[in-house]
Amino acid sequence: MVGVEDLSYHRNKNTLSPSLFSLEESLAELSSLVSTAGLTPVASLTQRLNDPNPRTYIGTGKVKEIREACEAHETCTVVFDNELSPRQLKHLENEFGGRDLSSDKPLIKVLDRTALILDIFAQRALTREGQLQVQLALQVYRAPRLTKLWTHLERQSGGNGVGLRGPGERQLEIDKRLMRDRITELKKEIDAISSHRSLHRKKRSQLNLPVVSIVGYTNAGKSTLMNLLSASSIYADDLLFATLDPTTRRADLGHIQAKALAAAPPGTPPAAPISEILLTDTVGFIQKLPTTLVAAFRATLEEVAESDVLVHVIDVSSDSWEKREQSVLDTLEEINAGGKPVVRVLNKIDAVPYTENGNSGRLRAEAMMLGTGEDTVAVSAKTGEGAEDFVECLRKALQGLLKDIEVVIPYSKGEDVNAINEVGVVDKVDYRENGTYIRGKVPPALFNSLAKWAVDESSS
Ligand SMILES: Nc1nc2c(ncn2[C@@H]2O[C@H](COP(=O)(O)OP(=O)(O)OP(=O)(O)O)[C@@H](O)[C@H]2O)c(=O)[nH]1
Ligand SMILES: [Mg+2]
Repeated sequence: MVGVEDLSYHRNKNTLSPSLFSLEESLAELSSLVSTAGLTPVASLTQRLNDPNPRTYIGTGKVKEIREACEAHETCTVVFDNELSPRQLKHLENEFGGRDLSSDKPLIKVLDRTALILDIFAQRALTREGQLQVQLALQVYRAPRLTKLWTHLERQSGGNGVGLRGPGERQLEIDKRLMRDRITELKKEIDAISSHRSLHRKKRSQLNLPVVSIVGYTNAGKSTLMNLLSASSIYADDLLFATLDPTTRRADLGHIQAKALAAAPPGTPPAAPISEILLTDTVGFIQKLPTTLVAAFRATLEEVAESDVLVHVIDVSSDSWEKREQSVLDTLEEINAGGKPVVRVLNKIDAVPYTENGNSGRLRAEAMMLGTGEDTVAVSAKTGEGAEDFVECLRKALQGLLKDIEVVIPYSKGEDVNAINEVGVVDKVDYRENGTYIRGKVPPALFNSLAKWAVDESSS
């Protein structure tokens, strides 16, 4: 594994921004990615560069060092934590191990970070849509890399005069067209599945339940939290990108609230009941993931975009948790989901190391929350600790979304009255000649469907 810090941004601040993460943090993450992809990391090398070499990205001394490390470890793959141009990939492969004479395949394969992530995605995608999305992401990744692959033929053609197209150029055009066709085809197929899903969502919205999506950095514990809250059994594992396809479950959090009430000191007034919710588990985010690839995960993006509240799960047992949190917030911003109400969940408090003065993980997480406001809770999705606090925090966030209504609902539309009772808060009820008068608060979706019965008696 090779990590390179490009220091040229110090000279040219406008063109490149430094990464949030240190070289070492980023390499540690690359090591997890490598393991997740099924490879065994054997060595890691770093370089801080003032001027990346256009041919090999790293300096010639480092190239030699890596070649020697490959020989010593009998390695067959070198993974770069940075994005490399196709030309750099090819030169590096030639430098490290050369090519097999019969197949022309490199003896030592060089991958960059994005290619590695795509490889993991390809291994993990289980649904048809997930697989199509990965293929689309692969094409999007390859498209700009196509141009340079045929330049060696270009040079052979000799002369670049008008009308004298070299074989390289022709082949490039054919390849570009094939790729465009494939991208169009994939998008069409994904569109078809997506419109099916949007129909499904429409049906779902008739339930008038608040929609909550669990988002966060990869491996933060999103699926584990989902399983805890909805008593489901989604695949959760100590892998990056264990989840690729979003899953939605109807979750009744009332039982967690009831548990809190039973444990509370006598005389504690019961909290207002939390309604049932629709809870979605989504694909995790990671730093340095090009937005074009994030965009390929449309199912996740659509779910996030249509949520009323986001639950942001943060693994506080990681030393990089703050940077990861920032990286997720940046990604949410990029996909235009930045303005939604967020419940911050500081997860894995059971795994936070004991601090020197003997405080438990729970205390440390609480200390981290000082001054962060009401929207943050500390939990362990694994042990269930803090689940009640989480439910209370989510209830408050959902309550903040409720809109005031004042309606008279005809007696023939009893289902609308039931809907208000189920998911809203009722302040006043009156039985009138023309129907049931209700004043109260309801979630935005129900508010819209009740608009036709609205009356305004606030002035009287
Ligand atoms: N100790 C501890 N481990 C946890 C906790 N929550 C989750 N984990 C572990 O962390 C790992 C990742 O959990 P997941 O729920 O798969 O994480 P995720 O955010 O869904 O990950 P991706 O789908 O890969 O993005 C698993 O090994 C979990 O058992 C927790 O509260 N405490
Ligand atoms: Mg998951």
